Amino acid sequence: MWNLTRFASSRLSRTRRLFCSAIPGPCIVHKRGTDILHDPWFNKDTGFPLTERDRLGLRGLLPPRVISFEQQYDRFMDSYHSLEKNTKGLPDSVVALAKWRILNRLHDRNETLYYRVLMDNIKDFAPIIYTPTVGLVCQNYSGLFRRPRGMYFSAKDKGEMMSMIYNWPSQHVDMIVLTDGSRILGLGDLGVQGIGIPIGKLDMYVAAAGINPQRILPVMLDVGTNNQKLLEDQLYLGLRQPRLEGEEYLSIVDEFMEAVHTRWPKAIVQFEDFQMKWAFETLDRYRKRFCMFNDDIQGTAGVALAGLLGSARAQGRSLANFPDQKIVVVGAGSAGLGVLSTAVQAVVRMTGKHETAAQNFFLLDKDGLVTKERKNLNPAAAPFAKDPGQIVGLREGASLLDVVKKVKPDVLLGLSGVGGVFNEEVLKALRESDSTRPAIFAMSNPTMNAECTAADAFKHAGENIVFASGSPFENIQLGNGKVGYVNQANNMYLFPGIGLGSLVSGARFITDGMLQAAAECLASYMRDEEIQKGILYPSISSIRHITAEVGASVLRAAVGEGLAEGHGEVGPKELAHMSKEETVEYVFRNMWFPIYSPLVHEK
Ligand SMILES: NC(=O)C1=CN([C@@H]2O[C@H](COP(=O)(O)OP(=O)(O)OC[C@H]3O[C@@H](n4cnc5c(N)ncnc54)[C@H](O)[C@@H]3O)[C@@H](O)[C@H]2O)C=CC1
Ligand SMILES: CC(=O)C(=O)O
Ligand SMILES: [Mg+2]
Repeated sequence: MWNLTRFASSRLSRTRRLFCSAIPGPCIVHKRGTDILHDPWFNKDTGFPLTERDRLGLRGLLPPRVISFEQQYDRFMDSYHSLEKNTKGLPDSVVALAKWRILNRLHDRNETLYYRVLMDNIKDFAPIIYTPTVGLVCQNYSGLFRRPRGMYFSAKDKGEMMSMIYNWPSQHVDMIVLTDGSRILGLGDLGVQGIGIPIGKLDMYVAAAGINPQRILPVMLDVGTNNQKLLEDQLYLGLRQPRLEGEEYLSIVDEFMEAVHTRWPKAIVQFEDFQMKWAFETLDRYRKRFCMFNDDIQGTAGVALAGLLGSARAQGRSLANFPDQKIVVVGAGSAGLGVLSTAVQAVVRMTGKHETAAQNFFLLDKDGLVTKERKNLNPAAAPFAKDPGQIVGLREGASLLDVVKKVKPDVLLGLSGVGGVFNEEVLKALRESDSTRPAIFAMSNPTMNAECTAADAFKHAGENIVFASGSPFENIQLGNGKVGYVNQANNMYLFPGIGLGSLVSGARFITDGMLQAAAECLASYMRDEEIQKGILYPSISSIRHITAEVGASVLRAAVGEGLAEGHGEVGPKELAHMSKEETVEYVFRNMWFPIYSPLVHEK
């Protein structure tokens, strides 16, 4: 069922070959002179060749010397390294924000250069533009604000959204990431300041999936905030009113979705960091009407499932043993429930049995073990609630420590948003696990919200564990040359491929089958040698490659389900006739690559 055939070991060199063959086509621009210099989509700074300066009315507006793209790149990296040197010893948050600022300034000025440095240095820069620093940026957004990015629709815009959507300057939009700021990472309700998350996610879309940055749109739906501190902050940039609820709330989201669909019927909308009740409700409401998905529920689930299958392999077990794995999930929110639903579906596919599929899964929330005795049991958590009669020695609301001691799980997976909840006692209790190689997934973001650090996990739970976290940690040196590998179990390994595959297939909807294909692709990506070392996910440095593979799997699933309507000049029949290899090449061909294109002025 799970195809574990590996791709050729030359996967990176093949990726490079495909990129290098990209010859930049001309880019039509409707502006001239300083308007171009002030537009980060087209600006090349000192990189404009003289002939182009003449054509575009730029002569005299720039110093005479033309600097090559490579020289500009090196100059930026030199400045970045100087900043690193000059900020040594300062508090982590100060250094992180300084790094974010220098990248953000480049982003505001010259997107081609920005995305090239981001792509080439993704391992170093992802922690700045994405988790963990993006969390700090959101927390401080109103103070850091200099220029707007993306669009802001507020409760005050009701009735206006259909016309507002035409204020966006791009004719074409492929990918939208939308938040209402109600649950930003594990930081809670940050209101309008949550816009940093769609911006960071879309940066990953450009870097990993090669979505053209002129075709992305980060969106904040500001329906108020219940964060008292923000409401009292004179500098807060969002609506200073409590969040809309019920039908009032839904009518705002409905209006936005209709407006988007009217202007860009093919745009894909990724819902991000919505509080649980709206995450599930909006997914249910829109998934059969629009091409959309919820990253926290669906993207996270696929990445977690790939990791869970990987940890079964890391114990030397065959995947057929996956249903026997005892998995404790801490956090019954949108992410935790998404993971459990997907894991149960995988068990059902493997065993064909529905009734017993959840028997080895244990769910805890802030009130402890979730059982059928739970008062006001959330219906979405009900399928995972234990029957107290069946779990000897464990009662409703049992503590995490008691659950770990009794269950002796193979996997402890955290999506609680609570930093340090896998404390020393809990980690030590995991030493008694029935597994030969217990796995710990501390998936909450940003770093301070991780359920435990990598160092504590290896120290207290033992050197033999497999470890993954949502935000990055360094590998742990265990002594005697042994390394405790740290994986980043983050939905960034899937959402770019889900979006890209849906886009280039022209899928009408994003189905469970397409999401399953994405997860299976990621699960089968790693070689046994890597898995044996405890490496469950590819290096982030190869994220474009894995994203192309995931995108191609999603595309093939869309074709298989008869949902692919084609993209650009490639119709559904051509997609259906492509071999597996051809779909990957097709996906690569559709990726944007940051390179200066000749600009041609058109009135
Ligand atoms: N690594 C990744 O790719 C992803 C990570 N996340 C992270 O997961 C976390 C949760 O996200 P959501 O599920 O959307 O949030 P949520 O707010 O919907 O759910 C949080 C859950 O944790 C439970 N909880 C709170 N305190 C707890 C405690 N002390 N012990 C046990 N459970 C506790 C709550 O009862 C609730 O069920 C966030 O920190 C987020 O950053 C979310 C999506 C993807
Ligand atoms: C990674 C992500 O989507 C989150 O922490 O919410
Ligand atoms: Mg999220």
